[in-house]
Amino acid sequence: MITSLPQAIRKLSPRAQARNPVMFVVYIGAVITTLLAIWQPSWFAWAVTVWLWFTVVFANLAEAVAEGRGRAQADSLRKVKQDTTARRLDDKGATTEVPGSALRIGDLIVVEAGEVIAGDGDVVDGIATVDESAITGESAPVVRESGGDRSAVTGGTVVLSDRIVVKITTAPGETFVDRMIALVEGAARKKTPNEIALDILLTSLTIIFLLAVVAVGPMQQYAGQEPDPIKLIALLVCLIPTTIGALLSSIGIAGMDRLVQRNVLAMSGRAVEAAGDIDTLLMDKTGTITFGNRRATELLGAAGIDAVDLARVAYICSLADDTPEGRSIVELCVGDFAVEEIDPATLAAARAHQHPEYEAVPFTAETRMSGIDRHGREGTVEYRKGAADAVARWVVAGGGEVTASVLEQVERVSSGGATPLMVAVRGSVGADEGSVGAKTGSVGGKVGSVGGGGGGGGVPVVLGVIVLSDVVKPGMSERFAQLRAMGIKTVMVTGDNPLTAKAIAAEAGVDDFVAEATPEDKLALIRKEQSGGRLVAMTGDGTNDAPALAQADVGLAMNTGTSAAKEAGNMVDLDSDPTKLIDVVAIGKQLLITRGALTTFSLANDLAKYFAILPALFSSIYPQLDALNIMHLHSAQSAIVSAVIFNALVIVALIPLSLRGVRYRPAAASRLLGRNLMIYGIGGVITPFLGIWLIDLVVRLLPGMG
Ligand SMILES: Nc1ncnc2c1ncn2[C@@H]1O[C@H](COP(=O)(O)OP(=O)(O)OP(=O)(O)O)[C@@H](O)[C@H]1O
Ligand SMILES: [K+]
Ligand SMILES: [Mg+2]
Repeated sequence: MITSLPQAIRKLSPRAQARNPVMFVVYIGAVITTLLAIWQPSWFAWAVTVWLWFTVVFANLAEAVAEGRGRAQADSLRKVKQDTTARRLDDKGATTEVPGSALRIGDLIVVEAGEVIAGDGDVVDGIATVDESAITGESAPVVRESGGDRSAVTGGTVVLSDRIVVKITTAPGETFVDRMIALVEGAARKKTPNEIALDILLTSLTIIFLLAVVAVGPMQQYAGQEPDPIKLIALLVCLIPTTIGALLSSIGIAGMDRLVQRNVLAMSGRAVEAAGDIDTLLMDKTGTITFGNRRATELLGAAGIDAVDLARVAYICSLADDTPEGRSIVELCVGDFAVEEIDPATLAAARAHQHPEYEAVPFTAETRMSGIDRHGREGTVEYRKGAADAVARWVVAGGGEVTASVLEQVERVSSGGATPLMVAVRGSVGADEGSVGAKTGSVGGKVGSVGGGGGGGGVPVVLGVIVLSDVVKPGMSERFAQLRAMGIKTVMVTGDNPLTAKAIAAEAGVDDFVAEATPEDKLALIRKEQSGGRLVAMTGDGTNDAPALAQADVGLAMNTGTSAAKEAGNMVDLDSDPTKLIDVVAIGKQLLITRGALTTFSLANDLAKYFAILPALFSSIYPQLDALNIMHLHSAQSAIVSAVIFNALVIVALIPLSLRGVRYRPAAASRLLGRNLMIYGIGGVITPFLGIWLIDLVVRLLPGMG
């Protein structure tokens, strides 16, 4: 607190004060009593004046201490922000060195092992391990790769191995680290709707008390006593809700800060508050509940087709597929099934969508398929792989059929929690179609005989299933059980098939799941929940999760995800742990509870101050009022000074609580409310009686206290 004092004094400017109506009244009161004390000095006048200024400074101190906690962190982040040079890639493939600050959105930069990534962006080519410890504090390197949901990189982090091409997605000055700095410093802080509502309530109370105190003067005059403006100002300050007025902003800052300590960046205080009231949590599967490095592990040929034949087709399906899944299929086919690769020039051209023969059909979350259209001499052959239901629909639409044995394979793979990709081909794969054609000749023969297709078109044929495996992150079910105890329903929403979804849902211990969901479905599901008056949190990592993340009341994006997801959400978890929402919810609840508790305390305090000050003001006129002086305070002056001192000290005493927060344990909301009303309501009534009585014992020894 001592180190934050200079900052607290600096906040004494009228402009800074005017932002807080309750404390502004105290500030104006202090200015007036100062002038009065200079004009007609007395021990009493100066005692009140000095303590009014203390009150203002203590309120500033609360905010300064809260902000100070983020400042050290901001300093270390600034070191990450040092300007680095970048190697910008032009259309011809040449690189030029430019300062990081000259990078624009859309620029491509090359980063190799040992180099610092100069700006935020998405990996568009290559795979690398990256040291993100400067931002996350986690020393283990992370994998960042193009094509999938682990593509976002953050400026200031260091590439440890390999080479990546990064497409810049944010302008200099608006990067993730810039936003983090603004956030931890509290510079980006705006009042939340809840805070504004409470502010309005406090301001109304202040106005009511102001009118009441203004009315006291004439009442005294009527009774034949000259009103003392200093006493009236002291009365006003004691009655208005200074405690909560002083601590309100530090409670909010501390909440954000607690999230930062847990490696969660909340872009708005509103999201933190919403987290405290969440009813439903939606999560995607891959990369959120599972690790997300889904890899091809097995090939299951359909009846009459052996795995090697399937591998040749799976290879062609995937040669231009830049997703991690696609690359892992190529690796499996080449590594385990010795499929011969096509020549690098053809490969590069196909991937760049520039080869006349191999036309890439990229994966989309809508079609849930990908593949190649191969334009040969005998017409076009369509190679497809994808979610079993999507490919099956494609096959049936083309007049083909999906045999029961393939469906059985799909079911078996799914029930085990893995993802089956069905592989199918339409069109004749002749032996005379060049090198790859020759390799797939044997399959072609079967396709030809089964499908009977010659030339372009023909009937699609299913060749088998690729098994994609992924692993559920450890400890999920315990954490979801905790969420259940907090009264939050967890729902997994995935683009994967219902059987895989069911298996993973059971393993992870979520309450419910929705499978085969498109991005629109995810968005619609959130809207539906919200229309029922429920607050919804969503965690996700993919570009296909972005609309849902934006719509959710709390959108927690995984740091490993794509830039689109991180942009869309209102929180980012640097540890990419979806169960972090438990902490986020607890912090949100704690914030709301703390604010409620201190408001209760602040208002309950008033009662004791009435008993201290009103007799002091009127007992010389109405001696009967002395019966109210139940604390047996020494004199009118000492009673007033003691009340003002108590009013100021209680702010300081509560700063630690406002920063730490009232403890939150999962329990029914009504029980919590009842308990807190007891503690802070009754405590708020009793404490000032004791406090003022004790302070008066000392104050009565001061000069000028009658
Ligand atoms: N490269 C790919 N080529 C073809 N099909 C794919 C590819 N990647 C995924 N799929 C299929 O598309 C489905 C949907 O994938 P997507 O990544 O969009 O899922 P999602 O909606 O993000 O859900 P989750 O991340 O929870 O799995 C996958 O379950 C899989 O069957
Ligand atoms: K007060
Ligand atoms: Mg996903």
